[in-house]
Amino acid sequence: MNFESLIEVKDVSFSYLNKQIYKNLSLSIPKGKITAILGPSGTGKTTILRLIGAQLVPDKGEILFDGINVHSLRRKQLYKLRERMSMLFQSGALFADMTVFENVAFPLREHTNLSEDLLADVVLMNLEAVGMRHAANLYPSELSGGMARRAALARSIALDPDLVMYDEPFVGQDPITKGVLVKLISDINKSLGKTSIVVTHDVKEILEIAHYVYILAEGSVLGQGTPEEILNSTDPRVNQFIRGDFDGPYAYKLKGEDNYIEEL
Ligand SMILES: Nc1ncnc2c1ncn2[C@@H]1O[C@H](COP(=O)(O)OP(=O)(O)OP(=O)(O)O)[C@@H](O)[C@H]1O
Repeated sequence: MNFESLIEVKDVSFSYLNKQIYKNLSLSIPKGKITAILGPSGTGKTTILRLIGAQLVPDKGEILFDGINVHSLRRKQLYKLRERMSMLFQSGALFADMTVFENVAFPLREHTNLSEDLLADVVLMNLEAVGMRHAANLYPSELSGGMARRAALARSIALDPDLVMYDEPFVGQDPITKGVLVKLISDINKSLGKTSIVVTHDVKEILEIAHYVYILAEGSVLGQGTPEEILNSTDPRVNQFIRGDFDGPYAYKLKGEDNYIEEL
């Protein structure tokens, strides 16, 4: 695919203690598009988001965000750059003692000097974008799981970031809520032009909206392409993954198997 990239992961190797997660991994994340990152559990999908956000530092290689090496920045510059990225975790993690309005207002109060009037406009605009304007005065305990995730999404786009990273956004949601979130991610990408990275196990849902897909396994890229290319792939390992077959050319490890082997 011919695209301008917002993020370049170049030859990155990374280990947690003695456990190698990535070896010479390279990825390009297209600007203004939705990129899906798929792969077996424990393969390092969340880790790659943390490397992009510079919460983790690679052992080798570099990660460029809009041409800037994120790991070369001083703390203040990194803080500034992080305003251009947002990460939506599975948990959503709203502040329990604040209303939805105050949750969305929080990053704006922290990072901008907007007047209260303007701040209210921005908060309500973002709540409108996720269909949650009516719930502005509710507390997180009064929200359904899907509503909480939408409120968290409104908070994560409040500072108008260039990049939104979604870590397992559909986990624990019923099929209807899942459908709403899928559409929302797509709408936010289209209408606000945000580059989006979605880490997920929901292959069917994400292939409907992604522009580009990476399948990661065992520290490197197992397959990549547009959803169409992935679906028409002749690579048996890609087919096995997409179909969710346990048996095939790729040997799936069960979660905890590493520890089990270490304990033997
Ligand atoms: N802080 C940490 N210290 C040591 N090991 C870690 C740490 N965080 C993650 N790991 C290990 O690194 C590997 C990759 O973790 P990561 O969460 O990135 O995987 P994932 O592909 O997102 O998994 P899942 O699909 O299950 O969410 C896992 O084996 C995990 O146990």
